[in-house]
Parts: sequence; structure tokens; C-alpha cells
Amino acid sequence: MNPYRLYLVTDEQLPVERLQQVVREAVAGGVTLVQVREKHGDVRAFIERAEAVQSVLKGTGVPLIINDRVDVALAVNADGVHLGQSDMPAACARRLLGPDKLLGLSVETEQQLFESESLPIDYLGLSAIFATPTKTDLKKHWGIDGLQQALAVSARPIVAIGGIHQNNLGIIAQTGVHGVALVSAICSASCPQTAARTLRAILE
Ligand SMILES: Cc1ncc(COP(=O)(O)OP(=O)(O)O)c(N)n1
Ligand SMILES: Cc1ncsc1CCOP(=O)(O)O
Ligand SMILES: [Mg+2]
Repeated sequence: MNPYRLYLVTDEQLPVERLQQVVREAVAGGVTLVQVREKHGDVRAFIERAEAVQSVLKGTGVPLIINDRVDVALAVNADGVHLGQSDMPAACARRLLGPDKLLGLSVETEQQLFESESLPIDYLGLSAIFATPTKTDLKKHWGIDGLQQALAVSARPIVAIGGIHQNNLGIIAQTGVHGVALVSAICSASCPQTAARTLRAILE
């Protein structure tokens, strides 16, 4: 099964109980992969929040990915790591994680896309498709044309991320992209389960 189909990236601003509730509901609604993304807290808090999400995912079959930090992923025995361009190099991360963990890499430019082909990674996060208030330090917006071009040249599964919601998911799905990753469309929804179910239905 393609694990990338509907990929939830968590919102660091959620209190931990709401974080757990959102993840529980999102999985019930059809999310296939969950990344814990913490950009501001200390490493101990990151580990605690990762463990809180892991306890919700236990027994669901939905893998847990840690954003940026290989040490946190190793500490909680997560299923994988998502690296950015200024994080640990992919080859180092692969050596530390071993061959079986999922390893994702953000690509923000055509040059990075080209270079990624020789790296020991499992998937690419094409960042960002559209502008989004969730992350503003973005190099570019690939748009639908850029997404189509990346799909045409990459041998790796591609996850589209950035500004994706119910109203533009259809056009993204039509490109045949392997997966979509979302923060606010699920984390800010009043009912994350309904939101995830609706997104999943658009993808099917
Ligand atoms: C699935 C996925 N794709 C891209 C990103 C962005 O990663 P990065 O560029 O390292 O930025 P931060 O998320 O760390 O701010 C992602 N997290 N997940
Ligand atoms: C983490 C990340 N990486 C590129 S865009 C983004 C944020 C996506 O958030 P949203 O789904 O709310 O636009
Ligand atoms: Mg990162």
C-alpha cells in the first residue's frame, strides 16, 4: 500500500491533548502517514510530543515520521524521518537509521530535485506547491506545472505540500502525485475526522 497518500503533518501550536485528538480523528478519517513537526521547543518536549502521538498511532498501522531530527526518531523508535535541506545529510541519516526506516527529503528547487536522485531516500516532499501561512520561509511555489514537471523527471515517490486544501486537492490529485501532505486543512478543522474523510474521498 502507498503510505504517502494522505500525509498529516502536525501543528506545533496544538496543546498535547488536542494534538492527540486531532491525530486520532485524522487516522479514523483515513490519514495514511503522520509526521510530528516541532520547530521551536527543546528536544525533550519534542520527544514527549512524539511519544504522545506514537501512543495514539499504536496498533493503527499508520507510520510515525519525525521532522528534522534523527536523534528524536531514534529515541522514540519512529518509523522514519523527514529531512530539510539544512538538516543532517541524507547519507548520514540513512547510516544512523538503517535501511528499513522511511527517509524523506524536502526539495525546493530544480537543482535539489536533480541532486536528490542519487541520495538514499524513499520519497520527496515537493515544497511548496502553493503559498501558505503555515510556512513562510519558502524558496518557491512549484504550482501545478512545477509539480507535473517534477513527477515527469523523478524516480522517487513525490509528496506535494503547501497550501493544499479541499478546494484545490482535486487538481493536485489529477497530476497522479503519490501523496499530499497537509497541516492546517486537518489540524485547524473543527472536525479533523470529517476533514480527513473528505480529503480522502477527493483523492480516491
Ligand atoms: C512531507 C514534507 N515535505 C516537506 C516538508 C518541509 O520540510 P522543511 O523544508 O525541512 O521545512 P520544515 O517543515 O522543517 O519547516 C515537511 N516537513 N514534510
Ligand atoms: C511544512 C511545510 N513545508 C512546506 S509547506 C509546509 C506547510 C504546509 O502547511 P499547510 O498544509 O497548512 O499549508
Ligand atoms: Mg525541516
